[in-house]
Amino acid sequence: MRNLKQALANNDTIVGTWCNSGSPIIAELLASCGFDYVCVDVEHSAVDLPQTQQLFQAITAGSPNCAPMVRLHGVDYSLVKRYVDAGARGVVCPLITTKAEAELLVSAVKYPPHGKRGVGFCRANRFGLRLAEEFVAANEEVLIAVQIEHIDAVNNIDEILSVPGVDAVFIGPYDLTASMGITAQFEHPDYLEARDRILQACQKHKIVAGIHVVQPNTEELLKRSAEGYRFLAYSLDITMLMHTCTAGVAQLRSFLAK
Ligand SMILES: C[C@H](O)CC(=O)C(=O)O
Repeated sequence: MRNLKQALANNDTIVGTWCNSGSPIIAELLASCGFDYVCVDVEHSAVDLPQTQQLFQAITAGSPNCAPMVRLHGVDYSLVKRYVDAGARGVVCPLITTKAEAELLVSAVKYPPHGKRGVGFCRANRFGLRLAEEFVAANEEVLIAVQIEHIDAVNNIDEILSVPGVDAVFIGPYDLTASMGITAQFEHPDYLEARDRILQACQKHKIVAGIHVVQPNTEELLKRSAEGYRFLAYSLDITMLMHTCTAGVAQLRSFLAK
């Protein structure tokens, strides 16, 4: 199984994509494309926990070198552990704006002594067969990313990144710009300044910086990589499909109209 934290510790850049469709076939396909991870989005989709578990199975079937991740609904102690139990090797938690929220997230994901995750027989520990190994491995291997997507979070970034156990930041460009009153204006100087502040704080706290380039634009993603982001997200399944279909239909229609 791909160990994302190990890859990041080795100074590698990891690149993945997101799955919002809830389709196991799409999840398996994405995993077989060579991504380091596929992140199932349960915040902005109709995908629930049993589906997520099946999507994780599909991701691993697609490639054992692709790690299953989840973008959680939020910091809910009783729910977070169920997604990790289902097999998430990384979590992205939306809308973290305070140190207390980051602490709660870490305590929900990690077993004692670093957190308060309960021990249960589940898919992550092979239904109890690997319980002891997983108890140790999970604390080491499960990547914990806080999503920084509100200007309040940018203002509290030093406190948030001082929380032990936070491995990475993941910028949500749409929500961050929305919180600043400049929704989706990705060249706006205020957004660029906020991004700089986040990147500088990551460098100061030795936390990996990540970002989502939502449209399937490899040039844009490579620019972020050159700036120092090492946890990259290339688009999402529904957006890639929409992008390809609308472009194809437009091209066909323009020829057919001639
Ligand atoms: C596609 C994701 O929802 C990205 C995100 O969270 C954002 O705010 O941007």
